[in-house]
Amino acid sequence: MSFRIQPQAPARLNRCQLFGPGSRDSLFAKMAKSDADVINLDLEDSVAPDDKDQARRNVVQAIGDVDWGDKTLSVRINGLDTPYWYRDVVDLLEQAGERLDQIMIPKAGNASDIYAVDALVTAVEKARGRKKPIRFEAIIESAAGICHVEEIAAASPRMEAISLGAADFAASMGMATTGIGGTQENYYMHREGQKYWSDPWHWAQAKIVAACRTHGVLPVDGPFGDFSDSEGFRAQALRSATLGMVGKWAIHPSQVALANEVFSPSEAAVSEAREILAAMEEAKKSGAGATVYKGRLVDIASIKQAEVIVRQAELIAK
Ligand SMILES: CC(C)(COP(=O)(O)OP(=O)(O)OC[C@H]1O[C@@H](n2cnc3c(N)ncnc32)[C@H](O)[C@@H]1OP(=O)(O)O)[C@@H](O)C(=O)NCCC(=O)NCCSC(=O)C[C@H](O)C(=O)O
Ligand SMILES: [Mg+2]
Repeated sequence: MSFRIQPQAPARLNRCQLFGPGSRDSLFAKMAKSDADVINLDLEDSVAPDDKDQARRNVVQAIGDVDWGDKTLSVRINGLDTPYWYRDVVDLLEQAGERLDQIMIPKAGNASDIYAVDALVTAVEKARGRKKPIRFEAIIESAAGICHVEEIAAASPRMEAISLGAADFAASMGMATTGIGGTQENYYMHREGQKYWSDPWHWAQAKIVAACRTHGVLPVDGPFGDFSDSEGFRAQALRSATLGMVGKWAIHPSQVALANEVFSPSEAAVSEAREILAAMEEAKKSGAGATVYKGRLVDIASIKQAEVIVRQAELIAK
C-alpha cells in the first residue's frame, strides 16, 4: 500500500446529469424542475453552428433567471479545436452570475487542454472579482483522452468529475458502431452455438474510474442514446455503478429516474453495509481484524467497502 492516502472525491450527489441544448431555452425550466443532481446546459454538439451565439446568450441569461434549486449547474463549452470555446468561457464568466458552478470541457485530450481553460478562467475570475471558483468536469471521448486520462484527472485543483462520452469516443477509436453506449450487436463471444454479448465500453470506464479515484475526482458514465430502451439504460448504468462510477448522463427526461434509482443504494444494501460495520466493531473489541457475517468473510477492507455505501446514503439523506 502506498503511503499516499487516496483523496476523497467531492462529497456531492452526481447520480444523474441531465443535458439540454442551449439553443432550446424552452427546456431550461423543465430541466430545473427535474430530479437530476446536475444540469448540463450544452453549447457544444447539440447546438448547430449557426445557433452558437444565441445559445450562449440563452445560457448566460438562464443561469441568473431560472431557479436551479440546489442542483450543480454546469455548462458544456465548445471543444478547444473550435473558434467558439474562448468566447463561451469569457461570456459565461463575465456575464453570468455566481450561480454557475461548473464548466464541462469536451474532448479533453491531455492535461494541457485543462491547463488552457484553467488559465483563461483564472484570468477572468480575477479580473471580475468572482468569489466562487468555477469547478471543472471533463469528457473523455477520444483515443488521446483515454491514453492521458490520469494526467487529465490531475491537471487542475478545479477538476471535480470526468465522464465517458461514448459517441465521440467510438468515432475517435474507429469503432464499427453508430450506437451511443450499451450492447453492440457484433461484440460477442461465441460458444456452442450461443452468443454471449460483452461490453466494449468496459475497459475505458475502468480506466476512467482508476484515474478519477487516484486523484479524488468523480467518475461518471456518459450518454445512452436510445432513450426508448429503459432496460438497456438500466443494464448499462448497473454495470457502471458496479465498476465504481457515481452517476450517468440523461439525454432525455425519461432517463433521470432510472439513473437516480441505480446510483442510490437500496435500503437493503445500506442495512447490510451498516451491519458489516457493526460486525467489524464487535470484532475489533475482541482484537480481531476479520470476522464472519452471514457465512462470509468480512475484514478491514470490508469496512471501506461498506463505508462507500453508507457515505452515499448519507449524502442522499441530507
Ligand atoms: C432527445 C431530444 C431531442 C428529444 O426531444 P423531444 O422530441 O422534445 O422529446 P419528447 O417529445 O419525448 O419530450 C417529452 C417532454 O420532455 C421535455 N424534454 C425533452 N427533452 C428534455 C430535456 N433534455 N430536459 C428536460 N425536458 C425535456 C419535452 O419538452 C416534453 O415536455 P412536455 O411537452 O412538457 O411533455 C431532447 O430530449 C434533447 O435535446 N435532449 C438532449 C440532447 C443533448 O443535450 N445532447 C448532448 C449530450 S449527448 C452528447 O453530446 C454525446 C457525447 O458528447 C458523446 O460524445 O458521447
Ligand atoms: Mg461528444
